Amino acid sequence: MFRFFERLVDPYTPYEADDAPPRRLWPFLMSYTVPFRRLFAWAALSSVAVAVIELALIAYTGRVVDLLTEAGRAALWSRHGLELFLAAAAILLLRPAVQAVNVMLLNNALLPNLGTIFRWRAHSHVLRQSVGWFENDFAGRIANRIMQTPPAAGEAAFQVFDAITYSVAYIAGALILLGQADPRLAIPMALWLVLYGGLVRWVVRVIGPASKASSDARSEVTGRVVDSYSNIQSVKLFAHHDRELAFGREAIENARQTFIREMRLYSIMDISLTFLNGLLVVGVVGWAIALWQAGSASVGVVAAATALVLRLNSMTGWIMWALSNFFQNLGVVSEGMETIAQPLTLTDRPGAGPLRLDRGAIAFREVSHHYGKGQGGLDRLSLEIAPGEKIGLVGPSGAGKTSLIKLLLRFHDPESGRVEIDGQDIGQVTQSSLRRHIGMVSQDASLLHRSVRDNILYGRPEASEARMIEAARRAEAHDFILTLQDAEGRTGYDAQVGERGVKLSGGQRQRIALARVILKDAPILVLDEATSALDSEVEASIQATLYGVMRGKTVLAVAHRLSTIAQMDRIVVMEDGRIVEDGTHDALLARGGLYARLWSRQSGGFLDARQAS
Ligand SMILES: Nc1ncnc2c1ncn2[C@@H]1O[C@H](COP(=O)(O)OP(=O)(O)OP(=O)(O)O)[C@@H](O)[C@H]1O
Repeated sequence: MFRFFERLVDPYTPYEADDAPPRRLWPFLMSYTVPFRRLFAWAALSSVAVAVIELALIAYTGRVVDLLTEAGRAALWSRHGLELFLAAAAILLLRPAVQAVNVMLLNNALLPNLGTIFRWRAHSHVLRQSVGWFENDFAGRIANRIMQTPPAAGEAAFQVFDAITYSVAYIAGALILLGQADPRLAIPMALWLVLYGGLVRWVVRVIGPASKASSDARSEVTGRVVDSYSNIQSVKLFAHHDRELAFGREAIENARQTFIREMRLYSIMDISLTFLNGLLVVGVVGWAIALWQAGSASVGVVAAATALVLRLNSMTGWIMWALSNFFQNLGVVSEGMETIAQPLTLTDRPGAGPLRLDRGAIAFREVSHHYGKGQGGLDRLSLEIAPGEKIGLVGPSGAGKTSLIKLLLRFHDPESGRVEIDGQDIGQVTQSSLRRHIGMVSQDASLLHRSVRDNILYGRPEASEARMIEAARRAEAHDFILTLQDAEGRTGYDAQVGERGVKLSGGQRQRIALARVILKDAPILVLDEATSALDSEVEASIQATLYGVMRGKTVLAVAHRLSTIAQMDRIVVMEDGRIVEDGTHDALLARGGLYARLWSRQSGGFLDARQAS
C-alpha cells in the first residue's frame, strides 16, 4: 500500500540536464517539478475532498440537531434510523478512506520524492560545475544548500496542498454553507475574512524577513563554530581560546537578538489572531441567534454555524503558521538557487567529439588567464611540447605553474589564446575524453573518504586486483598499506583513509595518489610537486619509479626541488605568468640566469641531479 504511493513518482526520472537552469523562482520550481504535475493535481483534489467532507460533517451536525428537535425521542429511530446509520457508516468508512488517500499522497508520495528530485538534480548540476566555480565558494556552503533547499521545496509544496488548498476550500465552503442557511450569516464571516487577510499579509511581510534574519544569524553561528573547530590546530597553537570564544559569543548573541525580535512578532500575531477570532465567533454565532429569535433560522443552523466558526477558530493559527512557513521555505529555496541554479560556465561545446590522441603533442598558444582579475595568473604564454618530451616547470611561488596545468586540464578556459593537444583545441573536445588522457599527481594529493583500494582503483575502476597491487608496489606504497588499520578494524587495502586522507601522512597520501596515476596509465603525465611530501630516501626511490612511468609519455612536471627535474629533456622557467628561460639543465646553468641562481641556492642542500637517476 505505502509502496504504491511511494512509487507514484520516480525522482530519478531521466531528464534533459539544463546547462543554464531558470534563475527565477517560479520557473525554477516548475522546471524541477514537471514529473510531479499529476501528483499535484491528485493532491489538490484530495485536499478539497477532505475539506468538503469536514464541512459536510459540520452541516450535518446542524441537521441532526433539527432532526432531534423535530422527531422527538420516541420517533427518532423509526423515522430517521436509516439516514443516521448511513451517516455513521460514512463517518466510519468514507471519511477515513479519503483522509488516508490524502495523507498518503502528501506524506508518502510527495514529501520524500519531491525533496529527493531537488537534491538529486541539484547535486547532478553542481557536480558538473568547473573547478574554478568550486574555488569561488566554500564546499561546506554548497553542500549546505544542497541539503537545505530540497526539504524546503518539499515542505513548501506540502503546505500548498496540506494547508493552503485545504483551508481555501474550507473557507469558501463555509461561506457557501452559511450563505445557504441565511445569506446574512455570511456577512460577518466575509468581514472577518478581510481582516484575517490583512493579518496574514502582515505576517508574511514582517515575520518572513524576521525569520530569515534569525535563520541567517544561526548560520553565522554555525559558520564561526565550524571555522574554530576545523582550525583547532591554529587556535591551540596561538593559544586563542578566549578570542575564539568571544568571536563565537558575538554570533550567538546576535542570533538571540534576532530570535527575540522574531518571537515578539509571533506574540503580536497570536494576540491579534485571538482577538479577530473572538469577533468571528461573536459575529456569526450572535447573528445566528438573532436570526433564530426572529424565526428565520432553526436551532440546527445555530448549531452548525457555531461548530463551523469554532472549527475555523482552531484552524486559523495553523493556517497562519502554514502560510508563513510556506513563504519562509520559498525564501530558503530562492537562496539555495543562488548556488544550485548557477549556469555552467565551462561546458562541452555542442557537438564536441572526443579527443583523438595519437602522439601527445601539447601547445599553449598566446594563452592569458588572470582569473578575471586583470592580473596574476598567465600572461600571453606560448609553449610547445613535443610528443614524448619531458618538461620540467620551475619558477618562484606565484609564477603561474599550477595555473598552466589547470588550463591544460581545462579546469578553467583561458581568457584568451588556446591550448592544443595533437593539434586539437582542448576547448572543442569533451572534457571527460581530455582528462581521461591525462594522469596527474598534485601537491595536495587529497584522497576520497573511501578505502585505499577504492582510491587506487579510481584511476582505472575496471583494473584487476593484481594490477592494482602492482601499481601500489611501483609507487612504494604496498608495504605501508599492508600495515594500515582504521578505527573500524579494517586493514590493508580495505582500510578507510579518512576525510581527504587526513588519517595518512602527507607522503603516504602522495604515494597512494601516485599508485592511482600509475594504474590510470594515461599518455600525458602531469606532476605538480608530486614528490614534495616525501622524505629524501623515499623520494629517490620513487623518482626512479617515476622515470619508468614517464617512459613513452609526454610529461609536464612542476617542482620546487630542482634536483627532481634536472633530468628532464627541457626545463621551462616561469616568472610573473611568463616563460623567462627555456632549455636543458646544462644550457640553463651555462646561461647563468634565474634557473642558475635557483640551482646554486639549492644544490648545496639536496640530492645532486646526477645521483638522483
Ligand atoms: N583560483 C584562483 N583565483 C584567483 N587567482 C588565482 C587563483 N589561482 C591562482 N591565482 C593567482 O595566479 C597566480 C599564479 O598562481 P599559481 O598557483 O599558478 O602559481 P604557482 O607558480 O603554481 O605557485 P606555487 O609555486 O606557489 O604553487 C598567483 O598570483 C595567484 O594569486
